This record gives sequence, C-alpha cells and structure tokens, in this order.
Amino acid sequence: MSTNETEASKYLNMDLLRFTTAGSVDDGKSTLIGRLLYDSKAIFDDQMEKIEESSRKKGDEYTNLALLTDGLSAEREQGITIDVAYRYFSTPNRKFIIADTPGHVQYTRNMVTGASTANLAIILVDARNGVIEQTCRHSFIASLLQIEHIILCVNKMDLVDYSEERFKEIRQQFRSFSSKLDIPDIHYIPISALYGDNVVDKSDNMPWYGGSSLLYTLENVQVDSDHNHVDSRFPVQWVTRPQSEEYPDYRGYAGKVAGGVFKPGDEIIALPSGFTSTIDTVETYENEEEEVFAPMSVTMTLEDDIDISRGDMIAKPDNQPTVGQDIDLMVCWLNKEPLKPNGKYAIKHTTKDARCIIKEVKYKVNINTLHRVEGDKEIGLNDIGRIHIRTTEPLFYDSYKRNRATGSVIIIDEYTNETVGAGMIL
Ligand SMILES: Nc1nc2c(ncn2[C@@H]2O[C@H](COP(=O)(O)OP(=O)(O)OP(=O)(O)O)[C@@H](O)[C@H]2O)c(=O)[nH]1
Repeated sequence: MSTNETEASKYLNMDLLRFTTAGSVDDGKSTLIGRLLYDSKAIFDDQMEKIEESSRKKGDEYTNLALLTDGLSAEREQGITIDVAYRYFSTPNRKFIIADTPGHVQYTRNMVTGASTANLAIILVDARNGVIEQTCRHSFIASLLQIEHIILCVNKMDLVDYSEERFKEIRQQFRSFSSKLDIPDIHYIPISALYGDNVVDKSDNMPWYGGSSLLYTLENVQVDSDHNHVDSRFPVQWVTRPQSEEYPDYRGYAGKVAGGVFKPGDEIIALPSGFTSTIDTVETYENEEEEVFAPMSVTMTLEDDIDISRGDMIAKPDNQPTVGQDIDLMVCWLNKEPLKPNGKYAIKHTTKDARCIIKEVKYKVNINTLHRVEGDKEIGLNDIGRIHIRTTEPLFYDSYKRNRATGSVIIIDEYTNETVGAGMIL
C-alpha cells in the first residue's frame, strides 16, 4: 500500500462517534462547534482566512467562530430545506460526525432527525439562565431516542466570573431533573465557547474544575456499537432482475441491513409470506461478501424463487420481529396542525409504506415534570405523547429500545405529504 492508501485506510477504520448538539437560540451552539473545529485544527487554512476577514469586516473583536457554521443559514435562505447538517472532523484519536441542528422554533423536529443516529448529545445551557424548559425537553428527547451519553455544557462561564458555585448550582438542577430519565451516562463541563475554556484545552480560568475538556471527553467516551448485531433484520427496498442472458433467473433483494448478520447458507424467513429459503450470496456494491451486517447496503440472493417484494422483511426463522397492526408509540409531534384523534395518516416503517388510524391518545407528557398531563390530550407542535395506532397492513417491528431502525416510524399527512410525527415503538 502507498502512504496515501495507508493513511486512507487508517482513517476509514478509525473509531467513529456521532453526536448532536442541542440548546436554545443563542446558547452558543455555532460558536462551540466553530471552536471545536478551530482549536482541534480541523479547519482548513483557506476557510479560516475567509472567516477572519469577514469577522474584521463586521468589526468583531474576536474571530467570530459562529461564521463557520453559518453556511447553513445561507442555504436555508435559498429555500433549500436542510433540517440537519452533518459535519465531519477528526482528531488523531477519533472521527466525528456532528448532526448540527439549528435552534430555531422547530427544534424538536430537528433534534429528532439529528439525534436519531447519535451516540451522544451535547446539551448547552447558558450559565446565566441555568436549566430551562428547552434543556428539559432536549434531554427528554435524548432519553426517548436512547442516546446513552449526554454532556451538559454550561456555556458562557466568562459571563458569571467563572463561578464554581454557579456551575454546581446548574449541575444540581440538571441532576434532579435527569434522575427521572433513562440516561446512563451524564458529564458536566463548564466552558466558554467564545474564549475556548475547557473546549479543547483545560482552562486556567477554572482551576477548581477537576474534569476533562470537552474534546477529551468526546474522544474518550466509550460507545457501544450503534447497531443491534443480534436480531437479523433485512427490510427489502427493491427487487433487482437484470434479466441478462448470462443470468436469466437472477433475482436479488436490495436494501440496508437493519440488524444482525446474514451470510450464505443461513436459513431465512420472508415476511409476511412466511416462506423460508437459504441465502445463496450476499454482496455489496463492490464485492461478494462472506457476511453482511447493519448498516451495510447489500443485495442478497436466495436459493429458492420465493415471492418477496418491496416492504417485505427478511429475518431468521428462530428470531422474528413482531408482526402486528395494533401498535403503541411514543410520538414527537412535528407539525403545527395538532394530531387528529381518529385521524388517518400515512405511515413509513423501514421500507414499508402503509396507512394508519390514530385509535387513541393515551396521554401527553409534561416535559418539565415528566408526568402525564391531566385533562389535556391535545398533541400539538413539539409535544410528546403516547398513542395507539392501527395500521392498514401488518408491520414487522421491534421495540425502539431493541432496534432503532425497525422500532421507529414516521407519520405523514396524506394530503400535504409533510412529516408530522416521529414515533418510537414501545
Ligand atoms: N460571552 C460569551 N458569549 C458567547 C459564548 N458563546 C457564545 N457566545 C455569544 O452568544 C451569541 C450566540 O452564539 P451562537 O453561537 O450564534 O449561538 P447559537 O446557539 O448557535 O444560536 P443559533 O444559531 O441562533 O441557534 C453570540 O453573540 C456569541 O458570540 C461564551 O462562551 N461567552
């Protein structure tokens, strides 16, 4: 291998952490991401020159790191809908993908999209304001989405004189709230995104803080595998039939593995038909593989010609998903039109499209207390509630806790085609 190839393969094989950032408007998200990229030397020099120049033009005393992420808003102004921007950077120790979710009004929606594949969420609070409703909302969503690690960054410490007491107060506020949530690992870091305190390097301004910097924490937090490698699930996206002279009977099933491992010789079952067969080959775009696993995109061929079409699920006979039409969900509502009890919606689950009726709104959750709201079941924009639906066709699903891919659904308004809800199967 040439040096370039060695470098490239080292990079590809590097450990990856996906994280998302959440905070309310002006808590300093853009500044923080800019600071992380800048201090970890991930910004290219030409980008930096542009930013310095534009900061000078605006008369900023400090290079305005928020400008680094502002390309996003320009795109939004052009009418291109980008709810989440993915940014990539790496240090010698780890690769990172940041799902950067803009903090405007549609924050719940963006956070759900950005966080659904994240291993970790950074939740920012302004040291002057402490824990506010949005902090609670974001943490609750993070716990619903089964994000295992949260870093609560108490930002703008410079504006509270780097006060240890203030930091401890906020940490206590968040501890008492988060004790009611299912989040296994929470870190607390006092930072100043603007001046770089505790972002990449430990700060001299807060000698009382004994923990690690944000970057060090991001580099070292232990993430389990993103994917369920136990329950084999392959939702079929399409059936390929090239019908070439060489292979007149070829029939391949293409899609993305949603869980477990598949290899030639494995016995499989196709749902909903229940027919069984044996895997002949599994291949990726480039190669025939010895085995494939989540989240690889693959084409599978079987030894028997059985009836399988888009939206069907290939699993193993001794480990099948639940098949059903009556489903309990926690739903995050993403549309300004509230959820219609008894309303009909389109629903997307893995590669399957179906329709559903909302049979019952069981309760709405009060984001601050995490209790049920008594006497009010209207699920409006940014609300979270528990609902029961009935689908027109059976879905092949797992609980969200077990498998994020086969345990989530998207609810769509049939008339406007807008995504109105994101659901996690209980
Ligand atoms: N003093 C001080 N100001 C900060 C700090 N971090 C961010 N700011 C300022 O707070 C303001 C908001 O920062 P942004 O990074 O744009 O905030 P944001 O959360 O990304 O805001 P949106 O993009 O609107 O969601 C800017 O004027 C920043 O310069 C900090 O640590 N200390």
